[in-house]
Amino acid sequence: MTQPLSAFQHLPASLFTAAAVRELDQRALTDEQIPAFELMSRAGQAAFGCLLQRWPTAQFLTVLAGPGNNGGDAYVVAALAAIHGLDVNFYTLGDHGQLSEASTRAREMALAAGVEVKPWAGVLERDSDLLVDGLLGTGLNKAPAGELAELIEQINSHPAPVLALDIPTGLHADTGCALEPAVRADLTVTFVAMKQGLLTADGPDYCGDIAYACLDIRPAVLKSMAADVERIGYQVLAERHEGLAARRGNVHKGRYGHVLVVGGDEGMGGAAAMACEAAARSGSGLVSCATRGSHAQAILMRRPEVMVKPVVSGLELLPLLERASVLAVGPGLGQGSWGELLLQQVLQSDLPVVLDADALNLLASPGWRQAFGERQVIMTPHPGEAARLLDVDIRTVQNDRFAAARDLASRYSAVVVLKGCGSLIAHPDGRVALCSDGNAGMASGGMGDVLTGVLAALLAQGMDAWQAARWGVCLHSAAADRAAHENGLCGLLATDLMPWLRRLNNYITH
Ligand SMILES: NC(=O)C1=CN([C@@H]2O[C@H](COP(=O)(O)OP(=O)(O)OC[C@H]3O[C@@H](n4cnc5c(N)ncnc54)[C@H](O)[C@@H]3O)[C@@H](O)[C@H]2O)[C@@H](O)CC1
Ligand SMILES: Nc1ncnc2c1ncn2[C@@H]1O[C@H](COP(=O)(O)OP(=O)(O)O)[C@@H](O)[C@H]1O
Ligand SMILES: [K+]
Repeated sequence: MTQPLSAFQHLPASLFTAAAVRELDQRALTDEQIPAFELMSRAGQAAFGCLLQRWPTAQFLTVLAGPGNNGGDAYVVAALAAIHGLDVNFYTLGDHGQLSEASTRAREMALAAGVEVKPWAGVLERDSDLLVDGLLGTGLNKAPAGELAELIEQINSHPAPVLALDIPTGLHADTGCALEPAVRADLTVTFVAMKQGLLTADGPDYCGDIAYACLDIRPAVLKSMAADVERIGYQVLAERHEGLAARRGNVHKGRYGHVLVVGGDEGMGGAAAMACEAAARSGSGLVSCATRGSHAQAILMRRPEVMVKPVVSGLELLPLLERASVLAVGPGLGQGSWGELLLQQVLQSDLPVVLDADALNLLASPGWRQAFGERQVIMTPHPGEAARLLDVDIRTVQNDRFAAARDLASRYSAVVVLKGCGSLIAHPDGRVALCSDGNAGMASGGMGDVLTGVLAALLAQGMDAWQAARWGVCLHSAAADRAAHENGLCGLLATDLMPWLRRLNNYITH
């Protein structure tokens, strides 16, 4: 079963690019007077400690070392393993005649421990208990090719588990893109600081479990650099009470806002229905739905609390807009003239709004583009919608999700949630948060409609767009993790999240 991302909740909140981690290494060297070889030794020790803990019975190791400092870490691991009495096959790839000073010392350490260092000759023996990937780390600058690619293919088809040092070879530390072929690890021990690419896009699939080793660098040094990205999750935000404030006794429904869901063209009524139910379950005082008349009865049957208004034109929306406090526009809206007319009215209002699905597809069309200025706006594109909004292909979005999210937030002057594995939340001022909760069971129809309803309800209860997006994305992902916990990822339905949304929004975690 794919690892639910919430398994990463113990990891630090600060995420960095590879360049920032190099700068931190440098500060450890200059401010802390930790020599490069000392840092490398600590990296090797941390990794070997994790190895013993995770695979205590492993006896035959194959350790693979590239020509950079990642290879240096591998020499240290091999030396410690040999000293510990394990059998080590050690293979080098690339030119080890030009090693850095630290890696040269690590190599000497391995040789002194009796490790036999051999260039890889094209075959990986099948009898190893464990493979250690020290081929490339944060220095990866192109997709692996030639004998490196061949070795990676052999690692991935080998029956033994894989421990990756710092980052699996081939995974890009900044973007989380696997530059294929890339090593698929079972455990990645990452050093000094968390790289932002470990937790989004391909990152979680290629890293397996992640252990973080700060290498005893003082927290003051680590804090001396602003994080590029903040990792968030339900537990972190709940501990900081970033969710809803407790309700007072003497209140009435008007205090908690009125969400108007606009969507549900012919054949897509369920999308609007799910957004409505999610808004109601996330605490909106009132929920209305402007939709096609053909869906009214079905939505009422499912949720009689929702005020369903059949609309055939944008003008019929006007009185509804007057009564609403927040809009959720897009689920099942379609891209026909009905959806266009409704969206035009919505864009003329200045109510806080969540824009999703076909509202985003329409906004991407020529003549519709606009920046929202002061209005509280959350846009929730999946990578396909983001690609249309940016007028690029989906691969370009996924090749650098951080850049795409930042670009959209700045272009539209809106808070943007770029959905998918490791959802990103971008503020127009450049801040980005990454939600490390969520799971692959969420790749099923309707999940985004539920998120739209959640976010609208949080806006209706007084959060601003940035607060609502942070809490809402974590709430939605954690609800999916809870819902998937008992019966697994496959077959998870969007409506399965409803009871969990309510519980977790009320801080009931059991
Ligand atoms: N003080 C430090 O800098 C520390 C660094 N550490 C380790 O050092 C690593 C970074 O070391 P480096 O900067 O030497 O980088 P790497 O060890 O990742 O290797 C970079 C080398 O590989 C080559 N290369 C990159 N992509 C390639 C490709 N696709 N095919 C073939 N060759 C390729 C580069 O040209 C360069 O020569 C970290 O990931 C971490 O494992 C740790 O020892 C902790 C301390
Ligand atoms: N592999 C995944 N890991 C984590 N979250 C995911 C994954 N796939 C989808 N999700 C989440 O599920 C939701 C899907 O939204 P969307 O694609 O708009 O679905 P729909 O259009 O069917 O409603 C988003 O919140 C997204 O982040
Ligand atoms: K590696």
